[in-house]
Amino acid sequence: MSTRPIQRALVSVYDKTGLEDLARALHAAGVSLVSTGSTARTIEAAGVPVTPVEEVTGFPECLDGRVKTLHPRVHAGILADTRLEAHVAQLAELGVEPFDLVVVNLYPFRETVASGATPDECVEQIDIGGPSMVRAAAKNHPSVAIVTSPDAYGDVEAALAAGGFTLEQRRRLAAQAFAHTAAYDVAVAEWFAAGGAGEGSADGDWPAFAGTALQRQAVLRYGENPHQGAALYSDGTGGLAAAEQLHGKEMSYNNYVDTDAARRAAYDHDAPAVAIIKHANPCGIAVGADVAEAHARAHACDPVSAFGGVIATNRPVSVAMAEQVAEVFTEVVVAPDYEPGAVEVLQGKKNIRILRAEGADRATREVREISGGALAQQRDLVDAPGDDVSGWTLVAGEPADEATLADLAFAWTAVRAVKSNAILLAHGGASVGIGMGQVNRVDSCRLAVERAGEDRARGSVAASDAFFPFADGPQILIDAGVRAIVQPGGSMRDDETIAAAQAAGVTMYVTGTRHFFH
Ligand SMILES: NC(=O)c1ncn([C@@H]2O[C@H](COP(=O)(O)O)[C@@H](O)[C@H]2O)c1NC=O
Repeated sequence: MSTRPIQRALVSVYDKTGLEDLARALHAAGVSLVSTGSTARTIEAAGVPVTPVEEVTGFPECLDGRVKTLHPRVHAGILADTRLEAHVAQLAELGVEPFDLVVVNLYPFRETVASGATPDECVEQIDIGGPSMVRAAAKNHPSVAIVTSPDAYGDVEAALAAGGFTLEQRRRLAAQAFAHTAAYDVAVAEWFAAGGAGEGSADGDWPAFAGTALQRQAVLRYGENPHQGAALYSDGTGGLAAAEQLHGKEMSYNNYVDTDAARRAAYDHDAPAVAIIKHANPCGIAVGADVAEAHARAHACDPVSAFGGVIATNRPVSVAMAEQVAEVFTEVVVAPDYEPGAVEVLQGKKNIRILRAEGADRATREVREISGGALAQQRDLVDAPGDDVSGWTLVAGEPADEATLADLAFAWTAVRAVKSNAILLAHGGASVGIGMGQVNRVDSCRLAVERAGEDRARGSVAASDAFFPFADGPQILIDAGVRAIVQPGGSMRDDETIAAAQAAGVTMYVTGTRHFFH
């Protein structure tokens, strides 16, 4: 595809990274430069000739920089469609020279807000002239190339060597430019809607406008099923979407869903913890003195289901843990890091995907799409009221001893990661039987007991993510030999449930908080 030569460039950048080299490269290629205030000064200091924008507009930069490039002599030069004779003729009549390249990056609005600046300071960092030039150049991509990030300066140099950008390249740059200004406007609009400027329409945590600016990270081979297309997007805040893959086949859609669930489960615990996930549900969660111990105990919960599982830990993977994992067919391992030698051990398994992803996701808001819109809620963080054992109420049996209380606390934390209706049996800081995703609680109790087996159910403790509507569920746990139960309480028939525990001499605590997870 043919290139369009670059003869004249408009450069106006807040972030001056790489500016001097870019200016030198443009000058060396015979490009004449027009530039704003401090951008022009930086270019000049680098020894490159530059025309101040005031010389083009015949108007001084004014109002503390609020007006610099907002002038027809600038915008006509950007917006003229040089494919049209009429536009070229009008420019000549008006004495306006066209631009072939616009290099702009915007005032750091998001960073200014994050710095805790005053509303006035934030407002001052809303770039007006910059987005106008970016949008104009992007619209006129048949004639103009638009560059919005120092990351793309290498592409400019390559284009100079090639005689200019091709139309396809200018189209791609235009798409990036519109994505850039769209994300910028989302940040500004959200800030206003949240009351950042001092008189927004915020209603508690819920601003009147919520925007999302997502960048595609990857096109995935397929979605939940092979006939569904799929892609991965990132909102730029890190987390799993920004994980570094150290080894293995491409991540699939289901791998991401399960890995997200695994991270949620592992990071709920303070001690070294491992969660093994299948189909977004845990088949083992455990804490330990180290990750190897936690993994061995999580795996022991349900070795049959752990085959082909996704494993997350909240600490770096040790060589000892890696050796254990390598013995079992595993789809994904995700961790904040890997101790020396651990990746090498895991790499021995050709198909395992090894991910390094920064720590816990501490976003306080989560959004789920529904038909025609979205639901937003505060995240169910592990420090909800009722998560601390000191707030629990003993409603049946003897007060738990220290070890039993620790097991109950572990079970109560771990059950949050299990899809409702959730019942989790635990012993010694490890799940031993999990009943998940059933449409009634009694079936979840049955499943948890069955998965644990007679020996492990006896003497274990149980957590229920929500109250027992009837005494039938807890009775199954009691009959299986569960010695203590923690549940939110609050059912109309709490007295029947409590009476069942009381009659069996089983300790029961209520937390007052439930942890549904759908
Ligand atoms: N008002 C204007 O006409 C205007 N024109 C360009 N800017 C911005 O001014 C910045 C560069 O200014 P300087 O070259 O003075 O550092 C860029 O981030 C650019 O987006 C403007 N500033 C804000 O709106």
